[in-house]
Amino acid sequence: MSYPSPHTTYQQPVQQVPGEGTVLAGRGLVKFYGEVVGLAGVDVAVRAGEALAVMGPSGNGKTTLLHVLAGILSPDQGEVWLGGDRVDQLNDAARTVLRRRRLGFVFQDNQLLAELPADENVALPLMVDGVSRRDAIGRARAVLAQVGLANEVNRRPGELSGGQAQRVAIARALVGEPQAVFADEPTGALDAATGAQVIDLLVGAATHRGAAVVVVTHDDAVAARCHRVVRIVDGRVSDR
Ligand SMILES: Nc1ncnc2c1ncn2[C@@H]1O[C@H](COP(=O)(O)OP(=O)(O)OP(=O)(O)O)[C@@H](O)[C@H]1O
Repeated sequence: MSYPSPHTTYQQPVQQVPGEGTVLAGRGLVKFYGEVVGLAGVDVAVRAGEALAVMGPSGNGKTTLLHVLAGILSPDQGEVWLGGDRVDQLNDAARTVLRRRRLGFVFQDNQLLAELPADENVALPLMVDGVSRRDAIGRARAVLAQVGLANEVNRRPGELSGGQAQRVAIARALVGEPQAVFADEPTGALDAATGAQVIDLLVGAATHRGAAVVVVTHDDAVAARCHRVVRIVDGRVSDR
C-alpha cells in the first residue's frame, strides 16, 4: 500500500459543528509518528447513546484514533469535536481538564490503585476535581451499586475478581457523567463469558446515560455487542 508522506496536505473540511445527536466526531484526522503513519485521514462520528467498536489489524491505527478522539494525542491535521467544542484546538492544560470532566476511560488492565478500596478508586477523579470526599464517596457507591458491586465497595483491587475489578473501572469512568467513554481492549484480560458481561455493562450503563462509547477491540464477540463497527486499515476507515 502507498502511505502518504507527512508533508501531504489533505483537504480541510469546512469548520462546522457536527449534526444533531452527534456527541463525538473526528474529521479528516491525520496523525504521524515521525514518518510513520498513524492515521491517514479518518472521519468518524458517534451519537449520544451509541457504542462504536473500532476493529482492524494490529498496528493499523486503532489506538491512535482513540487517543486522538480522546484528546490524549493532537492530530497533525483534522478536527475533533466533543459536543460543540473543538478539542484539537485546546492547549494541553485545557485538554487535561476536558478529559477529567467530560470523558471516561477504561483500559485493559483496569489501572486501579491497589492500596485504595473500590469506592475510593471510583471517587478519586471527583475529588481531584474538587468534590468533597463525602459527596464523592456517596456518588461512587451509587455507581458501584449500579454495576452490581454494592457489597464490594470496601474491597481493594487485589480482593476482587478480574471482572469485578473491570466493573470498578467502569464505575470510575462513569462517575463524572462523561459525554464520551473510551475503552481500549476492555475485555482483553478476561475470559469470554466475563468479557461479555463486562462489555454489556459498559455499553448498557454508558449509553443509558446518553454517553457516546468508543471501544477498541480485536474481539468479534465484543464488537457484536456494540451498535456499530468501524474497521481501521492502514490508518483509514475500511469497508474490507
Ligand atoms: N508512540 C509511537 N511512536 C511511534 N510510532 C507509533 C507510536 N504509537 C503507534 N505507533 C505506530 O503507529 C501505527 C499505528 O499504531 P496503533 O497503536 O494506533 O495501532 P493499533 O491498530 O492500535 O495496534 P494494536 O492492535 O496492535 O494495538 C503503528 O505503525 C505503530 O507502530
